[in-house]
Amino acid sequence: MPADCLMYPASPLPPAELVGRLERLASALVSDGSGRWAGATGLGPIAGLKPGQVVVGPAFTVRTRPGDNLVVHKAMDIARPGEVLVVAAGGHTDRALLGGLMGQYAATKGIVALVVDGAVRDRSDLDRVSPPVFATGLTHLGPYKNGPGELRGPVSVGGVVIRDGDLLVCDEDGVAVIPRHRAEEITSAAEAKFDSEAAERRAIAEGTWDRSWIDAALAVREVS
Ligand SMILES: O=C([O-])CC(=O)C(=O)O
Ligand SMILES: [Mg+2]
Repeated sequence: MPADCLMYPASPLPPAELVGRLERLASALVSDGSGRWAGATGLGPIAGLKPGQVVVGPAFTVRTRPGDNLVVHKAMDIARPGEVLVVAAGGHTDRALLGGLMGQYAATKGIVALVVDGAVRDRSDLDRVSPPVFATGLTHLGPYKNGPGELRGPVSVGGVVIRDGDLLVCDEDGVAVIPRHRAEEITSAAEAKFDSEAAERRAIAEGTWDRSWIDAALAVREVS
């Protein structure tokens, strides 16, 4: 008997202009712009990310049984160009959920990144042919393909809830998540942080960076 797979409606795609603004930023700025707790922790770039590259796109959420990638295959078949495939698998790293073949296929579908709360394999192939991959680990052990799973429902990845259509900002520091309904507000705050950091960099170079707040916040007591 076929395995169960619930599928919720696809979310509207974000305006290209918003995606472009976020691509000029970084996951750390987005994190700061949303109160420093927007990140999916424990996921790092594993393959395919170029130095300095920032990948942005709306989440296509996938929930799968740990160690099984049947619904991940289904998601790749129906993903829309520009989406980031987000695979929630409970952070288990005992079996890889995708590898080089699936990475190559994802690239042909226009998927811009693969975010896996679990392990992947075929790292060198992924590096060559896949959109950037963010995951919690690597293992040579391959997945089962039995299901079940869920598509476009809410998922928990690295300690945060990600809903289908939320915006992900993925770079060398990891994966930041912007809830869809707060996209404009958080993007503007991240842009403001970009500008204030530029001013701070100038001050550092000129030797005028304000350090007074440290002694105001700290009582140093010398001991011998
Ligand atoms: O066998 C699988 O499903 C995963 C894999 O290694 C690949 O995509 O190359
Ligand atoms: Mg493989």
